[in-house]
Amino acid sequence: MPSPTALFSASEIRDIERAAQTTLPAGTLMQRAGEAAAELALELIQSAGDTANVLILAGPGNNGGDALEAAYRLAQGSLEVTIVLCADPARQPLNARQALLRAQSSAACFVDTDLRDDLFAEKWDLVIDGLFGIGLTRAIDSTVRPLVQAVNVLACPVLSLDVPSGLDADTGNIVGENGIAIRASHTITFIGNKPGLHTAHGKDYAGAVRVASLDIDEACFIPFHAELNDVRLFSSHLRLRMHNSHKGSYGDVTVIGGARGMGGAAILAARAAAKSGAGRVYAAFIDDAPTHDSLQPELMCRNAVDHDFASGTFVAGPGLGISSTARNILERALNAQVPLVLDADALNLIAADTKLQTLAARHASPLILTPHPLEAARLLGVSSATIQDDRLAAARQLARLFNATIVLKGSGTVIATPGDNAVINTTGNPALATAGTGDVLAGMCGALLAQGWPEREAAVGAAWLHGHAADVLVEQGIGPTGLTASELIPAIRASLNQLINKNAQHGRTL
Ligand SMILES: NC(=O)C1=CN([C@@H]2O[C@H](COP(=O)(O)OP(=O)(O)OC[C@H]3O[C@@H](n4cnc5c(N)ncnc54)[C@H](O)[C@@H]3O)[C@@H](O)[C@H]2O)[C@@H](O)CC1
Ligand SMILES: [K+]
Repeated sequence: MPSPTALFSASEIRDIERAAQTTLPAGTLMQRAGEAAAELALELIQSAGDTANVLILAGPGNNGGDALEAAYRLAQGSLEVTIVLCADPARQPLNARQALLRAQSSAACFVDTDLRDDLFAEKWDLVIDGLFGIGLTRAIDSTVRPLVQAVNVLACPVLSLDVPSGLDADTGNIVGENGIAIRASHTITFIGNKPGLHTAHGKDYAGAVRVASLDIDEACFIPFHAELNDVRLFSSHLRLRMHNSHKGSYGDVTVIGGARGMGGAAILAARAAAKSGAGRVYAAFIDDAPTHDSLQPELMCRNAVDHDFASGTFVAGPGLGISSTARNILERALNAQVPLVLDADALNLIAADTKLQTLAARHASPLILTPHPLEAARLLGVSSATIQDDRLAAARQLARLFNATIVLKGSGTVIATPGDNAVINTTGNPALATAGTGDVLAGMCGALLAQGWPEREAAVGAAWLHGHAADVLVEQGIGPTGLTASELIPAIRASLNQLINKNAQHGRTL
């Protein structure tokens, strides 16, 4: 079995399936998929008792076959199983046809799709969605659309098989123009996990995701090129501090930004850097610098033009603006051989200036770019819709272009580094959709780089901790509505210390 965090594209899943099928009797994988789905279904209807009402939607392909296998198993007991078959049996793939015959031989009841109104007047305890899986190639059409619409307003749990029907397993987008997809509360996905369940619309449509590897022989799995974020990816850098250390041991971070009217962005990034463990933090302002930050007097506030760019770690962008002063200061930072995080207007300035693009691409020290989709779009000269169409591909393209680690923000933040697996972040929630949270993330990346974390681990660790802090706050009722970026910062500090302490218990103290 591959790592549970490994992500596979639909075409990779098909390769694995082909390899597995050569050694297995026909229909084995479908039967195992149906069995795994039925097992999860029983867990989901536990509270409804032995006579729960289960509605199963089966489509024309093998996804429908999985649903029919699940139906066959669920109908063995006292459950009321109702099947809506959206397929012409004469055109079903062979294994799905076999599954249909088995379901027909069971106690499950088949109803006509035309009975839709009656169907949804019933009280269902669970709906199983086996309409389409990774084989959907065009928008769900008008024959099935009303069924999807009806399911999407039901209050009961909805279990999607492999992928919510209508969702692209690779990208997390809805398939086709004006397409529609099932909004599941749970998804059981087969063989391996899939990126589209975790980024773009994935989290909203897939709900809680479980992977059923279908007992496929390990040798059939091919190397994966993307994975879910996990503490394991950065835990070797979660080290206890040496007693004999000092502020110089944890690095200097300078935030460059805070043009007139946007001073708060630089302050947020600088505070986040300080509370993520940087030894010393400077806030270098493009226009007039305040004498100090009265809530965080440890920050050293000064004018950027007077700052020394020769050493330390730099975070350029929060509230930077796009003035010529900002551009020239950014050029100085890009020319300095220092670890650098680029965010917000630093990215906008680079997108509009080929000289800055070349300097960024040639930057020899660690470089992290933290664009949101619109900034990524400007950097690549495309629309933000194009970025969102395939977030993994966009992040990888930017990583190659700038030879840097990219943190493409949004639902399911994607972190891409040249020559390494792309990572989709698993933590975070819509509380983060508010001003200033990006500044906080950039400051964290700077602080981790300053403490000696390599750029990929710094980016992956910062994304995880940032999201986790927001998750903890939401659990405490501080958000999602109205959570502010400032509130995230102490929660990030708490999460980081907890992780370090937990990791130290596992023996990694130095
Ligand atoms: N790939 C695998 O390893 C395994 C696949 N299994 C299941 O098989 C699925 C893939 O099966 P398929 O390749 O048959 O594909 P799907 O079952 O996802 O759907 C393809 C079928 O839908 C039709 N179709 C495509 N777009 C349509 C549209 N917009 N409107 C109406 N019909 C449309 C196609 O003509 C085809 O008949 C997986 O998602 C998974 O659920 C499982 O049986 C276990 C093993
Ligand atoms: K499905």
